[in-house]
Amino acid sequence: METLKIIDIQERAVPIKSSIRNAYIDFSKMTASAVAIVTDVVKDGRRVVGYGFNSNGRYAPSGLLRERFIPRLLEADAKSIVTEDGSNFDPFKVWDVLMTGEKPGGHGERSVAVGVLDMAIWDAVAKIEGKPLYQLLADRYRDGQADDKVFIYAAGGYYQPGKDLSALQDEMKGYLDLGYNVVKMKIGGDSLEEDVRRIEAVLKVVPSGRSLAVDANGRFDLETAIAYGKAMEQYDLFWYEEAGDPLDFELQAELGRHYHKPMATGEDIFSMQDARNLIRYGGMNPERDYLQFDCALSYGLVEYMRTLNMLREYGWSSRRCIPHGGHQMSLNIAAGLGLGGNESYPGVFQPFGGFADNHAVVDGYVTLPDTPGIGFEAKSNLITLLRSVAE
Ligand SMILES: O=C([O-])CC(=O)C(=O)O
Ligand SMILES: [Mg+2]
Repeated sequence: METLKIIDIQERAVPIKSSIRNAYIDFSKMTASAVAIVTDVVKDGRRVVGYGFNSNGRYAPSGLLRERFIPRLLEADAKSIVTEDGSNFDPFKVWDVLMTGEKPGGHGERSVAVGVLDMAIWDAVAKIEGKPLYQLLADRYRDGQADDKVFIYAAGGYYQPGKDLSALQDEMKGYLDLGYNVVKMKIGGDSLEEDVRRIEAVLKVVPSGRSLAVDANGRFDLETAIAYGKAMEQYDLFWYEEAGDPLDFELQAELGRHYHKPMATGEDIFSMQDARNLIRYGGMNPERDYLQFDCALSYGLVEYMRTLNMLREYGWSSRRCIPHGGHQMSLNIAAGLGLGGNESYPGVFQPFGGFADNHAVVDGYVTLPDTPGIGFEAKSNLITLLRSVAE
């Protein structure tokens, strides 16, 4: 059999800018890298192209991709990146090629560049097998048993010019009308008093505190994190997210001694090693808390599987993972590997946010299409953009 080959890789930085603001940044200049890995495989009369992109929050890593990671993959010997029998690409071998010459630690934003290419490789691998990625993952790692639906929550509630309490309430009511049971809003971008007013306004329009998560985007020092925790404990919220700096594990652990309700963090932790430090030193509770590692920012699914293995060793269930990023890649991982759910951005970060067309949210859950690959072809605004990158 002829060894299958990558014949081209294209990258483009795409704007996903908007007027929204969290406690740390505004999104007026936000971009994402979209990549297309063009293979020499033809399936059903169409060339197999794998697509990938990074989640919001980190800018397009175009320089890293163009100067280091794409050339490394294009220069690799074809046999070094395929399975034993040569019938498909091997994402683990691709990962080793990408990371050749890279020292451990630091991580920086190379983890984003690798995450983008890893997504595109998994898309191609599942297309070549002719299966949706969630089914491929379930077949390989879970005796074929994929979840038939995934819990998702609606993330929004940003600070925005001219947005008053009633606009915030209308936004949240809109998410409930779309079929979501849990919504998320930003905190930490205003005073504690004003944020309490915002939270109480939202609590008037959602069924209970368990229907609302809040996200501080790492803004608080310990004292402020505890003050917010004390003010919010009575609401019994779904979770209190990223209170302090994502790498300040002692802050997280100390906060857990004052705030006794569910907490979440991990979207800005970019490697298995850093995730392990959170688990070792962050005082997170495996019965109560949630982990939000996002493969598209943190070396891809190959690394995410290492993180899931690490979690198992430390007594954490994969069901405690609800990734950040609101993209179809993590949705496939959630269904295929049995995570607890996934983020969703019904209103922001288009066209990357959101899932397949014609798969409405029902009672807080969404189903996945049976399109081969990650399912981008079933999301019309996204596939239009991705195809334009390949051309
Ligand atoms: O505002 C952001 O950077 C996005 C975010 O934290 C989230 O979706 O949890
Ligand atoms: Mg967040």
